[in-house]
Order: sequence, then structure tokens, then C-alpha cells
Amino acid sequence: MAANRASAKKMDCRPSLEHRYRPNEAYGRQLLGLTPTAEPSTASPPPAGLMRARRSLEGRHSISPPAGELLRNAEEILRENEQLPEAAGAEAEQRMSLDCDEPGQTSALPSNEAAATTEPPTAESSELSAAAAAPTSEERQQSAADQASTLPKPPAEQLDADISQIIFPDEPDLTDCQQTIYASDSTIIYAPKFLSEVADQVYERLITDLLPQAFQHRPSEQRRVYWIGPSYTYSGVELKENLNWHQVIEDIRDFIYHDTQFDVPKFNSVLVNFYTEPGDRIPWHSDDEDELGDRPTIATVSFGAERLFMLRRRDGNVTHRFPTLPGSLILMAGNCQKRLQHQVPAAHSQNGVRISLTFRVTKPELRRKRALPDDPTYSQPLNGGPFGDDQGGRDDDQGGHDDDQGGRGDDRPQERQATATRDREGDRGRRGRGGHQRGRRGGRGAASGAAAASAASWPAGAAAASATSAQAAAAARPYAQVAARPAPPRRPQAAIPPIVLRCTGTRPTS
Ligand SMILES: O=C(O)CCC(=O)C(=O)O
Ligand SMILES: [Fe+2]
Repeated sequence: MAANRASAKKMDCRPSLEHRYRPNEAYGRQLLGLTPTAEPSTASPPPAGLMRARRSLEGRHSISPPAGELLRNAEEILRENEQLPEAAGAEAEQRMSLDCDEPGQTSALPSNEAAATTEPPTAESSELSAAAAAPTSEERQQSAADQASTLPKPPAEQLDADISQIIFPDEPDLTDCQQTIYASDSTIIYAPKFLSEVADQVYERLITDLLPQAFQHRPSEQRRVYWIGPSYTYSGVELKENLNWHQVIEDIRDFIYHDTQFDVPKFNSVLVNFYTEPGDRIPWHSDDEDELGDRPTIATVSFGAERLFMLRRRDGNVTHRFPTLPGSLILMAGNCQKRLQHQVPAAHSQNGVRISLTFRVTKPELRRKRALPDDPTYSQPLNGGPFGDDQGGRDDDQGGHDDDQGGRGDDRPQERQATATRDREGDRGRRGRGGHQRGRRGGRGAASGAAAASAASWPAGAAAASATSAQAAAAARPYAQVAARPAPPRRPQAAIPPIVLRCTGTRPTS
């Protein structure tokens, strides 16, 4: 049903999208600086893939030979090889731009039909016009030699990077896309094949480039994380500002923003999670840090090993189980983070590493000063913190009422303190249940000696994470001392209309 709705929507906007994304040689030539800019009314926007390639080329070559020069040179050489006269080029350009006129106009024919209606040039006329417009072969040789001698050569690694560049599809694959609107103000979109076309390539690149730099987030969860964005306090750990976007991740971010039909913001941050072993996991939680604002949109794109992404209501009833297929997208928007929690439980086995890119918009200025245990306004979470019912259970034994089973989060001081820094409605809502005793049912998390050892030194091994001395002091404080403090007042919650899956038309390109 939901899938039908999604594909029906997709059908609605198909003609304009196809029109928009049809390869357009004229525009390509324009981008290469080979022809003057066309009239805005007749020029079609570039294919999305070309824009992305252009954007990333610009980024990549910004400090060495101008990309435009190299491209121009490449085009010259092509023309040399093909003996393509300027006049014939201009003719081709005109035909292609006609192809891209608005549907309904007489010129809006598929390129083969348009070509069929054009009188084919006779051999004689082609020769004549070519002879008139094309430079002599001596001139061409001279110009190529001039350019070759004046252009700086790009470093070898730059060429390699370009060759291995991942070419994204013009549009996402929305096959079997589902949208669920929960409680009339929370939207979940699951697109299992969203970027499946390039999933293997992305996986290889991220494993090679980023996994070595990722650090273990919390000992009990094992998974490793890598952060890009402004500084962000995530489950009590400060992730330091890193504005150095990995090219492929930035491309995916831009793809979600420019080339999909979803009304998403332009994300400025991403938490990359690496689940390297079956026991790696993220327990039940909501992404509701102050920095995310009131109704954050979180987009998760998965690569590599398949796991289960689960959502549940705050009363414990599981609402969704999505397999995180390689290239799949899960979008949570509206009031999802207020109404629902999500987790990726440990698995029995997995094939390779699972990588999730969780895109968000973070605004450091929204961060409230967090009360620490020696502050009178401090409120102690009674369910073990933001990742409260953290039982380390495997995916097949977490049917939905995990928090009724007594097992609460980690009882290591550092983690207790870390979790205490997030003040969650759900945490308060479950007071009095469970307690803090360790109640793990398997999962290799904190139960293992190795994890306990790393807990003792944590976060010393986590290069990008930092705990302040105030946090460390708070961590050493006995937990019971602060249990009776009153909770701060709740923030008011407005009723918000849902975000719907819809065509948003052409987005701005920057
Ligand atoms: O890995 C995932 O799919 C979920 C990660 C997540 O929930 C988070 O980073 O907040
Ligand atoms: Fe999350």
C-alpha cells in the first residue's frame, strides 16, 4: 500500500524528471566552456550526475591545475581525434538543446526522433561546412602542442582519484519505497534500494578511507564511529568539530538533497557508524540532542553487511523492522525522535562490516548547558541513560518489551555520567522500572573482559572523543547521591504536520 503510494507519486513526476535528466550534450559543452551560455529559457539544467562530477572535480582540483583547463584540453584532443569540425559541433548542440525543450512543444522529441526529422547533410555539404569552419591540420597540431606545453600536469594521485570516482545514478532507486506516517506527525521512509547501484563501490571506499580513523564510541556497544560536522555532544561524548567532508560522503549528502524527491534539509553533519562484528550494536535511543533542534530529520544510508534497524514506541511496542540492505535509506522526520526510539541490535553473524551514514543538521548554538551531578538542576536518568534498556541482546530476541526485563544499561561510571548528560522524556517516563543492575542476556558488549578493560581506559583510546574534567569528576561520584533531584521542566511540544513524500521540483544547486 505504502509502496504503491510512493510509486504513484514517482509516476506523477516522472515526465519532468526524465526531461530534466536527459543527457544534454549542449549543456555539457557549455560546462566545458566550449560554447557561449544559452538563453535560460531554452537551456536545460545539467544532468544531476554531471553536476556532481563537476562539483567534485571543482573541489578536487581547486588547488592545482584548473579543472576547466584540463577539460578544455581533453575536449580539444577529442575533437582532434574525431576530426569534429566546429560547424558540425554547433549543429549537434542545437539538436540536443531542442531535445531538452519543454514537453508539449514541437521540438520536444526524443533525440532519435528529432534526428530523424532533420534533413541528413549530404557528404558534399558536410565537407564544405567542415572545411569552412575547421582549422587546418597544421593549426590544430600547433594549438595542441601549445596547450600541452603550457598546461601544468596534475599529480599522479589526482588522476587516480578521478578514475576511481564513483558515478552516482541520476536518481535514487525508489523500488519498494515505503512511507509510514506515525501518530499523524512523524514520518518514516524506507527505500531499500535507494543507492544500491553504487553500494559496493561506496563500501570499499569507506572501509579503506575511514574505518582506520574511526574510534570506538562506547565500550558496551563496540561499534566504531567517525564524525563530520560541527562539534556535537552525542550520548554524552563530545565529538569534535570536523569539517573535512569525505568526498563520497559529501556526494551522498548532495545526492539526497538535490536528486531525491524528499523534502530534506541540506545536512551539515554525519555520524558514520561501523559495525565490524556481529556483537556491535546501538541500543534503543532517540536522536534528540539539543543541537538537532525540535524535529530533526535524520537520513541513514547503509552499506555492507545487512542488519536490522528497529523502531518502537515508547511503550515498548516495536513498530518497524527494516533490513539495512546495502544502499538502503531510512529517513526519520517530523516528531519521530519524540515519539519513537530506534536501535540496531547485535546479530548472530554478519558478512563483512556494516556501515551506516546517519546524516543530520546540527547547530552547536542550540546546545544547552548541561547540568552535571553537582548542579542543583541535575536530573538523573533512571533507566541507565539515553541508551536505557541496553541489554546487548541479539536481534532475534528483542521482540519489543525489552525494558520489562530488568536489564538496564551499563553501570560503568563513565558511561553513567555520559548518559546522564542527556535529558530525555522517555527516560523520565520509565522511572521506577528496572533499576540499574546489569541484566545482559548475551551480546558480547560489556560482559566481556576485554570490554571491561577498555571501559576502564575509555575514552583514552578514542582519539576524537573527549571527556571534560568535570565529567570525569562527576563520573567518580556515587550514582545514588543524585537520585532524588527533581527533573527540569519539559519543553513544550507543538503539534506539527507530517512531512510527506513528494516531488519538490528542482532544488538550488548550491
Ligand atoms: O546504524 C544505524 O543505522 C543507526 C545509528 C543511529 O541510530 C545513530 O547513529 O544515532
Ligand atoms: Fe540514532
